[in-house]
Amino acid sequence: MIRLLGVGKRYGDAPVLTGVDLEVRPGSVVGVVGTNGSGKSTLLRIIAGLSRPSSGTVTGRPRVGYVPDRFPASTRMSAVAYLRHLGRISGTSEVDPRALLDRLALAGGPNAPLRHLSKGNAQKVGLAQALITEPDLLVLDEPWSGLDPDAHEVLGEIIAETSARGASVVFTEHRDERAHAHATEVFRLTGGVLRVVDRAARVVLRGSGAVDLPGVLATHRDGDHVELTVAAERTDELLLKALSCGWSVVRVDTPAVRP
Ligand SMILES: Nc1ncnc2c1ncn2[C@@H]1O[C@H](COP(=O)(O)OP(=O)(O)OP(=O)(O)O)[C@@H](O)[C@H]1O
Repeated sequence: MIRLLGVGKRYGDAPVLTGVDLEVRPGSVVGVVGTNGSGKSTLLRIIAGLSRPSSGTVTGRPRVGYVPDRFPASTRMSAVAYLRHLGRISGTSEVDPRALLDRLALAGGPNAPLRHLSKGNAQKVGLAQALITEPDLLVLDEPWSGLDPDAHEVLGEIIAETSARGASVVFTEHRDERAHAHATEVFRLTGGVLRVVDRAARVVLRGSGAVDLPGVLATHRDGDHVELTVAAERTDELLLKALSCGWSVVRVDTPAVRP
């Protein structure tokens, strides 16, 4: 559907992406995690066809629905009029914009002028404008940011439905746990390249208090023991932090290295 090979991007002399290889297959949901400034938005703009790579190739021309990290809702048009307009010009006006906005529970209703919307409500319209075109590839830049918990749930459903109809999703996210909850494949963008994050280690700790440790994908408590599923490449970081926070390490099971 879309394939990136050796994609690099520099702004002036500063390289942001140095050699990204990625194949997004139909029905897949790709999560990209990474620290601030690691280049996630840059990568998504290239995937969405809004920015050209400085090197490497991008093949495939899916119909893209793109939600930027901050949707610029600056028009005087109402949300519903704006979406109808987009549906008409993209030739996909069979999607009902009112139903979409109702599902996302847009505060102020579908007739609210876009430029009066709060950040979260503008994000909802941003999501709706990407869906109205029935994209083959949905590109979402930190889509959970700014949304209320009900909208979080709807967003999860929308991602699953998009994948179920054979389209693909690429999203960025800061929290590993959330990325793993929604993606079929998770990658970390680091040093300008993507690395697969699909292996998990199991760590059992003894102690009490909140588990505020890096790389945790899932937590299970049993008395004073807590069993953690941890992104394998972050196990050392987690153990160091756990010990410094007063936890005792009971057991560590690291995944077998695949050939
Ligand atoms: N148009 C631009 N011109 C110059 N530098 C840019 C431009 N866009 C992004 N950058 C720089 O590229 C780097 C990567 O930015 P990008 O927004 O892609 O990172 P990110 O991983 O999405 O960050 P965050 O998690 O904070 O959203 C940053 O150093 C940023 O300052």
